[in-house]
Amino acid sequence: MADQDKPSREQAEAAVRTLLNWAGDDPGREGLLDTPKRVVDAFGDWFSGYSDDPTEYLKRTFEEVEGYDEMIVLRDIEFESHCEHHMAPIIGKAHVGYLPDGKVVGISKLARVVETYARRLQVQEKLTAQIAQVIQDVLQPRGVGVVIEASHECMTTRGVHKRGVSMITSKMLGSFREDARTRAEFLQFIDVGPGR
Ligand SMILES: Nc1nc2c(ncn2[C@@H]2O[C@H](COP(=O)(O)OP(=O)(O)OP(=O)(O)O)[C@@H](O)[C@H]2O)c(=O)[nH]1
Ligand SMILES: [Zn+2]
Repeated sequence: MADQDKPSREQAEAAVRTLLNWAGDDPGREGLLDTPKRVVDAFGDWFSGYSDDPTEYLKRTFEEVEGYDEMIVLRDIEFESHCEHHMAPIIGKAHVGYLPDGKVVGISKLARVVETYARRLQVQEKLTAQIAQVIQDVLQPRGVGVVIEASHECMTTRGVHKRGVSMITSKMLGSFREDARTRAEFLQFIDVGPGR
């Protein structure tokens, strides 16, 4: 969205008052007076990923790694996101692996990439694919794998009300997609599932 189309803070707070009213409460009562301000602040936090460019995190790389060319995996990257259908939380973990081609990136940057895309409205498939694709495009490794396991509060606290359900998605690119051994090594490293 272009900046000039962005609603003002006052408009955003007024929208929250409308929703409070619609829910059946009185936005003028004392306990709710500051709620629109808090909700807009919370939106600023949950959706800060729109003003962040994930490619920036991956541009600083290191080449002095003694020719290290084996798989690098960051597993159990916890994240909170929101589904684009209901704006309900998606809470889970991402596992990211890649096979470097000369360049490696600081590991915190992989977690920052996850954070940036998570702090936007998402569907899990898109979140998974976006993380894998930006790593492939910017770092240009021999391959990338991303696996995400998450629970969707739009399924647990409303709608079908199914607790304890996890959704697992994966996106494999390059050698992770083409070479069964690479894929198997990655899946073994991250050891997804409740048993571990
Ligand atoms: N594939 C996928 N589906 C999602 C994700 N997040 C939410 N959904 C689903 O998106 C669907 C939206 O379906 P709709 O029928 O349009 O919405 P709804 O009437 O609120 O559906 P219910 O949740 O079944 O009550 C639901 O089945 C959600 O469970 C996601 O990340 N990936
Ligand atoms: Zn949803």
